[in-house]
Amino acid sequence: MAIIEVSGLTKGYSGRTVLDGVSFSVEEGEIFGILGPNGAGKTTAVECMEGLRKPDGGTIRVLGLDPAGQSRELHERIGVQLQHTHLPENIKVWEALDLYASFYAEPKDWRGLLDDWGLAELRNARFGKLSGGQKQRLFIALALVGGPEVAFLDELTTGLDPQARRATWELIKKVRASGVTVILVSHFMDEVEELCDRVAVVDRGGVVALDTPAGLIDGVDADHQMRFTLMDGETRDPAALLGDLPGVTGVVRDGKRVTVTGRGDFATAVTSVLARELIPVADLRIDKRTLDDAFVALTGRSFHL
Ligand SMILES: Nc1ncnc2c1ncn2[C@@H]1O[C@H](COP(=O)(O)OP(=O)(O)OP(=O)(O)O)[C@@H](O)[C@H]1O
Repeated sequence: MAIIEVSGLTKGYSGRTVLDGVSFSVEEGEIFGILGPNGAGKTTAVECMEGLRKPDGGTIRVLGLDPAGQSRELHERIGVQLQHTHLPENIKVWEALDLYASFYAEPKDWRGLLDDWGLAELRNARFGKLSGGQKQRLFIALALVGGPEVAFLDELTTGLDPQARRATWELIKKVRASGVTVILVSHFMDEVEELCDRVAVVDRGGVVALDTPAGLIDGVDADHQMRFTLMDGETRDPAALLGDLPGVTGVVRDGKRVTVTGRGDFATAVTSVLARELIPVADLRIDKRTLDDAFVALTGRSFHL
């Protein structure tokens, strides 16, 4: 069942169009990723869904509610991740949770959230003294204190070290496992690949692709590469042996190193010929396509701007 429906969303600032007909729907219980280059309008789209910005055109329904006209009802049912700047440095962890609980008519008991998110020992710690990972745990707990059905998490792991990022990923999975639908805005391909059930790629004002991470990667129309090293004294020509196999588009030998490019299941054909011809090879590697490749193929530019 669609829990969020966005149709023909348009939004601009000072006459400059940022979103120009964005449409997608989010199913209940999924982690839905929104991916796009800097300035693509991801935050604008999310803030329209949260009722924090008013769209210029199009329709949005979140849990059946119109965020622009029914924001009060909506805020009781969604969780929005705070940005760092929104908490005073000297507020204590428990005080922040108590304060945010007071914004809801029927909040969760925040004492339980302290345990759930590993914050029990930090309950009296001041926000400014928390590590990056601890702050993120608190932000997730704050987003959940109202017992939301949908949680919006925007750039949650930016600025965290790799270990804290991975720990945060586990928390996001835990949020979904608790039955909350998650909208995740992220800059990180590995994060989106690991966490998201489906991803909308936003670029130049619109959704340029919407699929599972694997579906986006499979959709990339590009060659794979397979590399291996021949044994000393191997004189047979790999191009002659492998060049005509189904799917193979190129074979290049550079000394003992061989690179075979191809599409589809060409690697199976190559490895069977190497086995049949009794050609031992070392360091056999097939380059995996990534979401990065898909992003470049879809938007025409690299994600790491
Ligand atoms: N309140 C505002 N007034 C004017 N322009 C704005 C405003 N908010 C955002 N913009 C502009 O709209 C464009 C989209 O911004 P938005 O923050 O939605 O993009 P984003 O995809 O979330 O970007 P990032 O990945 O950098 O966070 C940007 O060019 C930004 O400068």
